[in-house]
Amino acid sequence: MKIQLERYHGLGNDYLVYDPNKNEMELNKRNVKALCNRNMGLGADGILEGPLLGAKQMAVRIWNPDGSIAGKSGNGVRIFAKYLKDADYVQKKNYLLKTDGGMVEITYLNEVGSRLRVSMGTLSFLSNDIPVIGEQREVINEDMVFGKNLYPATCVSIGNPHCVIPMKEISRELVCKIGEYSECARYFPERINTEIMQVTDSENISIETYERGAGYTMANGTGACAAAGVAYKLGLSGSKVVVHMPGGSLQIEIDDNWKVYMTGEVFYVAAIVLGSEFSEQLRNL
Ligand SMILES: N[C@@H](CCC[C@H](N)C(=O)O)C(=O)O
Repeated sequence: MKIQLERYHGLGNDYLVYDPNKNEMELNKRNVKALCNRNMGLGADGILEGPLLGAKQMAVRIWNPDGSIAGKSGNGVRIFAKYLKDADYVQKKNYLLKTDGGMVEITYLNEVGSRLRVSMGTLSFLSNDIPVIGEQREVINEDMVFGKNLYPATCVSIGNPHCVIPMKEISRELVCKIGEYSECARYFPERINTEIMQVTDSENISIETYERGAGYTMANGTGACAAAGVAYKLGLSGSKVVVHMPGGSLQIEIDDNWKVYMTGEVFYVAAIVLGSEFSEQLRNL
């Protein structure tokens, strides 16, 4: 039986959708890594497996390209919601979608489902929720050493873990230099996503991101929520900001209870049918 995946991207953060209802191969750490390999596979920042049916709500499993499972992905859930519409799984304009990092609420803002608003869940700065080692506390502006340098880090969970570092200037080179050490630093038992953040004014911030299990990416939806939350918590911005990333921007709003709403676009790229030899290789992994 042929294996077919759909390629989408959200602001250059590219995902493959693998629908288990239409394909018989079971995904595992090894075949996910092989599919996401940019030289020897299709290449992607992750795989969205679903819809996983049966439960009350539809569910999606989010794979990182290193074969680990991520709790949540902001670009991932927008992309997956677009797929659910494209493949006629949903007709409603508004519904709940389950991720391993908690429930999100999807709202389509246009007919084709390419512009979406998502209620992403609630931000927590508590060390046990993120997690960060040490006594229970909010992890705000703590000195952390990544490589040989000290950084003021604020950490937060939105269903997946983030470490946000405010800076005067940000760049791809800098986030890669930090991310190489921060991702697996001893502070973070479940590893971490790293964002360096530049605040332009109370309504605009920019981030560069180094993702857990993926490395440098052009945009990160949960990273945008995390950075907006940190900027607001530290009094550097208001509760409603545009988060600018190399791949494009997202609008983020935070309510009085730290619930986060994300609005942005996604784009359908292609349906891909795998060659028989590559399919065979994957089945044997
Ligand atoms: N691209 C994402 C985040 C994906 C998950 C992340 N790598 C993790 O392991 O937590 C996004 O758009 O949020």
